[in-house]
Amino acid sequence: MILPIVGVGLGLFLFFLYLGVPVLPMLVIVGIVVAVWYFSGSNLKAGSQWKNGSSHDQRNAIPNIRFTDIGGQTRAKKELMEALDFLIEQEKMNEYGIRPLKGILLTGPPGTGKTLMAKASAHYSNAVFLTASGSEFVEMYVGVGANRVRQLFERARKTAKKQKKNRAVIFIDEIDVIGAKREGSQHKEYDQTLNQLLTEMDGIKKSEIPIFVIAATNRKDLLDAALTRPGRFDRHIAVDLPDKNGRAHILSLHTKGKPIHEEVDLDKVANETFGFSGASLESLVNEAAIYAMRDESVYIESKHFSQAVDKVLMGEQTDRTTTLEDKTRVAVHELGHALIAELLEPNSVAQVVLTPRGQALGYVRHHPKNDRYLHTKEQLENQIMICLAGTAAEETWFQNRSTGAKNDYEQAIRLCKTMIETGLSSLGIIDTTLVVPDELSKEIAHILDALYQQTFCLTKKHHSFFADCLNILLIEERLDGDQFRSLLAQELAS
Ligand SMILES: Nc1ncnc2c1ncn2[C@@H]1O[C@H](COP(=O)(O)OP(=O)(O)OP(=O)(O)O)[C@@H](O)[C@H]1O
Ligand SMILES: [Zn+2]
Repeated sequence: MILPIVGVGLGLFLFFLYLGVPVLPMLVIVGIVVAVWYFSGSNLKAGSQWKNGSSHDQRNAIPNIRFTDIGGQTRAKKELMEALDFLIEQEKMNEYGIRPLKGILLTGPPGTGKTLMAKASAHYSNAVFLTASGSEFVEMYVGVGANRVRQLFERARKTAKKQKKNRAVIFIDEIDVIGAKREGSQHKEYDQTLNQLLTEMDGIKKSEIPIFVIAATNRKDLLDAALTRPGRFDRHIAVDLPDKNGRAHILSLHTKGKPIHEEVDLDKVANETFGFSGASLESLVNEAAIYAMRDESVYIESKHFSQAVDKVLMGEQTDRTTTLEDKTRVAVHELGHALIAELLEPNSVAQVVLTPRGQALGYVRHHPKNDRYLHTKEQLENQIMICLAGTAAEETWFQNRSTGAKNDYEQAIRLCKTMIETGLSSLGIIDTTLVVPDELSKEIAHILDALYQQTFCLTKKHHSFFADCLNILLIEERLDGDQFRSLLAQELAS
């Protein structure tokens, strides 16, 4: 990149010298010309991926990702394939006079497979694939972003012709960077870039190479209406976090070809990973394989998956050493959470762990029986009691509390707010924006006090149970859900 700049600068310098222009103005002119040329877009580093050359050809090749390589997302894949069928069967659409689809917007949290979907779309429709990110169009210099958009579409047409394909898919990730709503007098540059994108999309039907634009965002709420109105990105497909079946499917795809032990139950792993995205599941399988390698184990076993879930959820194990006193307190606190969880929601405890990980000194891992999207008042109250149970156990065992329950309280307060906002508190159905903060905090305190009393009574009743578990937990640093349940069954029978 630097050689052509020096070449151009030197050439201009000699040319002006020949014309007899004085040295100082000449240097200024040469500087400006070189700067404009450098930033004009056609020679930009970020833009170079759309220029000719082997690396870009590689990038524009038809991706080797199929819809069958994407786990879960059944509805999103179906909707996308239907839209692509429109693109493929253009003649049929013309017969019916159907307006061609130009753009699809994929929305959803990070790591759910939006990029994979775009790649699979190009494969499915046998189209060349070009990719760009919204942030690549943002430049300090007005006009550069718009120029890059123009080049991107031009490149798509040229590449399709060169590779003898009759269509192209352009994927623009982070579309919200250029397509966000304008407020006040925001930078003109963004407007020019967005306008250029809309102009190119409007011009798609005239071009002999159909171009299908797929954009992705995690923030659909930010997008300008100009972008989402009919004729632009008028099909919106939600690519959400996978449900349990989706997670099991993604796990099965990512474990293919890996030495998984036959006792590993991927359905169980799927059950324990509520809220994981496809990307976290991919990372989970990778971490499990690393644990197996560290153990010099021939197979990746259940325990490696278990350790990997902990790592993805809680962070890397830390070397923090704790005093026996602190360790005992953490053990009692976690046993409190586990006891109340198991009493209120049987079979929900997956593990009680006493190894420091991330910020936590110990933790209880729960597994939801089913993915839950709606909650009753009773379920929310149970959750709050489980949060408060750590403190209740400390009060029962040590007759005092520690500072270790900050996160528990934050979570309990969040749950109280949910109860209030959803009309499940004693305030009834209310508009929370109209309630004075004092009244809200009184209601939160009221819910917490009542539920704390109930939790405390339960932990006190099973006082002796802590002693049984403590001995094992302090030595083994880990109590499996089934082991915990059998100890609890003995306690309840006595
Ligand atoms: N549904 C899925 N099936 C299989 N693998 C998946 C799935 N979703 C995500 N992954 C894994 O996660 C990685 C990242 O996914 P991808 O880049 O498609 O997510 P994204 O939604 O585009 O994320 P972002 O919004 O952060 O750009 C993939 O390369 C793949 O390994
Ligand atoms: Zn706690």
